Amino acid sequence: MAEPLLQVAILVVSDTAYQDATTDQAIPILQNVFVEQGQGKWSVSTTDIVPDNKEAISNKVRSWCQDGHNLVLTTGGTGFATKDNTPEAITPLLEKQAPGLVHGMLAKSLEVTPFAIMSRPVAGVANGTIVITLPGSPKGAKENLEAIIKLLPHACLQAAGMNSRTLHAGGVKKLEQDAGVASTVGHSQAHHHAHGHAIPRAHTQPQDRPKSNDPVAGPSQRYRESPYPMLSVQDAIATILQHTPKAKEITIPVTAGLVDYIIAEDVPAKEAVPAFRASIVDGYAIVITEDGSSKGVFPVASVSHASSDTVPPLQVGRIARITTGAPLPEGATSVVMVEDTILKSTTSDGTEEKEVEILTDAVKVNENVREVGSDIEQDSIILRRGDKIGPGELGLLASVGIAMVKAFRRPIIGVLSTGDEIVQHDRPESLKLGEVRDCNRPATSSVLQSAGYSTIDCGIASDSCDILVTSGGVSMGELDLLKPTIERTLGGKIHFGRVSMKPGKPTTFATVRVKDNNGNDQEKLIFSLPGNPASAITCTNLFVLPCLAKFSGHDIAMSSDEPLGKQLGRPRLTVLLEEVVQCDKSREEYQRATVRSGNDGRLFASITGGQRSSRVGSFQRANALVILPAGGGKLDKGSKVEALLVGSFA
Ligand SMILES: Nc1ncnc2c1ncn2[C@@H]1O[C@H](COP(=O)(O)OP(=O)(O)O)[C@@H](O)[C@H]1O
Ligand SMILES: [Mg+2]
Repeated sequence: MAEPLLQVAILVVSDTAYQDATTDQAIPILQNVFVEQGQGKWSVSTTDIVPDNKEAISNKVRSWCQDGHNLVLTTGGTGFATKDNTPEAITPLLEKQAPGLVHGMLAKSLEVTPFAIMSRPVAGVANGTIVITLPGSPKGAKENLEAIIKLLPHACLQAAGMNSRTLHAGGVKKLEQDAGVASTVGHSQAHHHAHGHAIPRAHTQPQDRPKSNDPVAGPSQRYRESPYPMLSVQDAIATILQHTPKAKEITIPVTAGLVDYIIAEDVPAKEAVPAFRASIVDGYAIVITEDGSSKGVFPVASVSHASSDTVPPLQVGRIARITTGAPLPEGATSVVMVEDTILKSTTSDGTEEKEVEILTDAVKVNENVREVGSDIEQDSIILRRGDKIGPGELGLLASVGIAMVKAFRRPIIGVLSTGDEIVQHDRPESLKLGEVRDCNRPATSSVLQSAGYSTIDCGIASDSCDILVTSGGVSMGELDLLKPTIERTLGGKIHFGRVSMKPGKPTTFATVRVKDNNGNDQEKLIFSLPGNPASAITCTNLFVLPCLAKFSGHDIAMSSDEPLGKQLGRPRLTVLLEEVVQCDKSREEYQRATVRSGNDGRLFASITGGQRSSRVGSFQRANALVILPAGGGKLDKGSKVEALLVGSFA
């Protein structure tokens, strides 16, 4: 099998070429060097032109390095003129300098012309990408590149490291499979160049019109086989987690809204609970002396209510009426329950207790008393970083007077249904031919909300959300425009576009870089789920939830070597099938099922009827996804299979 192609991006730095792209000659000349001298190892997948502007240069190169290109070449702006500032734009990006490459290029140029000493090239590694500044003259740029091109593949692979670009290699393989699309897939700039600049691979017949995902090319030119490599579910989740940003700490008020947050700090108890010695029962505070018994008739000296602010001390031989939770009078040792007493005498108006008889002598010192700090000791750690807030944890924080706490920010998720045929689900008019009511938006939103996340109905350009979940338009139909929209219009990067699973095969995951309100680059994640409702709901559970979990600080297994349940951060059960099921030949299947527990504690799964992906009813009463292995066989009633719990037990 051929090696994956190395991805090259070429940036022309020139005010003139920026104004009129037709004046540029550098791109075709450099592309040709890769074709003729690149030994079939390269794909020039991205080109662009920027003016002689330091910021424009560094922004473009930085984003290309982050996109995972193996090599970024600039041409122009390396001389001594005032506007020549390419080396100044690039140098700060370089984590490692590569003076050897610079030397190699200069030495070659000096053979040709003494003016080479007027060039100030830099080269080095930024984010696993090799960046090299070539001179502006197309001839000089060509000579420089020729001087080093043989050594570059090795340098690029070393710079990328073995693992960091495996993902990328997937994208590259896709290019390998269909050389004709090398120019159109993986573009990350809006201002990209004419397709004519694409590197033609040796075995491509020039008369072949390349298949593409360019909707403008018309349906006859669409892909007939998806160019996206097929990932396993576990690799797909690992890819998602790799691109999910690390959880960010924020400080938020302690309110009921804190439930479901993950705490980002160890929290010490500011106060003790109880803060004072308190009675556990309604009754009478008493003083038990060493030899004394609690039995006898005692005058009621005072009253302590739960709201008392001052309680007089209690002397030996007297008792004080006290309510549950009220502070014990100073000197009191224990509390006797009211049930163990009788009223002996009242005050003259008959309204108040004067004397009470205690019937039991079994009351010990400290009985029915909650000591200071006996529930929560002051300064003890009540919650640890990583703990999830539920009602109990929230109660703890509140009980020790904590008003603000550090927690991990939770994402806001935009949910969007696409498709011209989709109409608002509650539109009163009956459906016209072809129209379909939108069930994906409410259904997927509810999956997210019931896991505790906030969703907003949202358009694709909305910037108020961190993560966008769309449904529809990701398969192979001529109107399935999500993938081209992400790549072409939004300049995004598709990390995978197919998953080996049923339902949900065309599930797509991408990142798009946008500017936030402060003008900073921010990466947004896009999940484009298939349109069929059972697929959309299944994939929300399998792919979106783990991403949200990592985003909001849950400890979840990142590697695809971990069992699926760990990766998902949810229970994986072994269940017994209540009926015979047929497995799919080639894809692992996630059939919707109702799991119940039998009298003997074993778990039984009953499949929820027809499993066609259009049938949203397959999720009716479903609390689990039963994982059926690929291979096409039948599984008998009573077979043991694995299931992922996605709901609760009835
Ligand atoms: N929001 C939705 N609610 C209900 N059905 C939908 C929704 N979106 C798409 N569908 C249906 O799913 C099927 C596939 O839609 P399509 O947009 O081609 O999705 P994809 O190409 O992603 O599989 C179509 O029958 C479509 O009408
Ligand atoms: Mg479709």
